Amino acid sequence: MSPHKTTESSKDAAAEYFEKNPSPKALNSHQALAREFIQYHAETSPDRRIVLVTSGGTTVPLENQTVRFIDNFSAGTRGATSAEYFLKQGYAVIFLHRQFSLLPYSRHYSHSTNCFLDFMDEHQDDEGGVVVRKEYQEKMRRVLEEYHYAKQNRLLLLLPFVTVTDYLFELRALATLMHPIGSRAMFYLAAAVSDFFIPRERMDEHKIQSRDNGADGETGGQGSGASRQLVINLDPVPKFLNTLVQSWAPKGSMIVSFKLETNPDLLVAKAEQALERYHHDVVIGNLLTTRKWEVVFITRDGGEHWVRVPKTRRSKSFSGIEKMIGLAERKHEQHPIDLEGGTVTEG
Ligand SMILES: CC(C)(COP(=O)(O)O)[C@@H](O)C(=O)NCCC(=O)N[C@@H](CSSC[C@H](N)C(=O)O)C(=O)O
Repeated sequence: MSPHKTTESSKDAAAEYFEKNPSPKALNSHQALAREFIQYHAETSPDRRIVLVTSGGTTVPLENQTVRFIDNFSAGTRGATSAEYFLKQGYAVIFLHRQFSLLPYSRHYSHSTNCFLDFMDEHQDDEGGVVVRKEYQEKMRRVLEEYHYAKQNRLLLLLPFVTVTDYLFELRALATLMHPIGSRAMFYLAAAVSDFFIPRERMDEHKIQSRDNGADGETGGQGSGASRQLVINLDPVPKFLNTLVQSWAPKGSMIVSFKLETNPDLLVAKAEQALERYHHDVVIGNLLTTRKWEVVFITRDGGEHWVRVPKTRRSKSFSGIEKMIGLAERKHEQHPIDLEGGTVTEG
């Protein structure tokens, strides 16, 4: 199919998707926050680059009054860690993230892996204060300092999504709001976006019953009460990346998407296919099992550059791959193609 035809058909599919699905309740307030955020930086630091980082997995509800949903894998580590790196590099960050997924800074002390309560003691003086244990104070101070700096300078805007429909409406709205930024805008699409969904007209209103007990209100009669199979019929989500590149995103903006695979034999080819299909700037390919210590950059000049964390640094605590991605990104941006193959050494 010729690119032109693909573009038209994916534009039509995207337009139809937005017509048939309701926009998220929070969209207007998010647009107001983003407009104000972009305006603030345009007035106070007109040269500052603004990056939209997407992070976390989107859901596909099975019922309109959602009890069950299909989720896409993502803890939000990639997006949250990369956002911290962008902030360190002087970007302003709009962080479009799955509700309750990891966030920049607080990810270091998330409720599940590194509960902050484990680093504190009640103070032994009569004030009954609480203190951070000595061995954790230095790191926590550094994180707190960066967090406060980002907040005080209004460099980080946190906007949550839940469903794939929320995500697509938000992405379109934010990309459009970023138009005045032009080539200072960047898109870093680390969110794990659903490829399939249930169209609204085919979605059950109420919780799907697990037994055929006639309780669906339609038949009224007594069902057999036997447990039943659930057959789900999903449609493909419109390929929005094309529409983002062709119309939503500001001309000259840098667009980086991630390609997630589990089969190493498919990764590079699928990432190359995405770049050929969508004509954006870079696809960063990663495998589910090795995503924390290796990624591959697929660039428009046909380059395939692996960025790997040295084996000695692959401990659980090392979160440097995103810093190395940022370094490689910067190198590629400033001097396209000079991403020498092999490991990018950490700066
Ligand atoms: C999700 C992870 C693996 C990070 O994991 P955590 O650190 O645990 O958060 C991220 O690195 C990633 O690959 N993100 C992208 C995953 C993804 O869904 N990519 C899509 C492309 S972007 S969605 C684009 C849409 N399908 C279209 O074609 O328009 C794909 O692989 O197909």
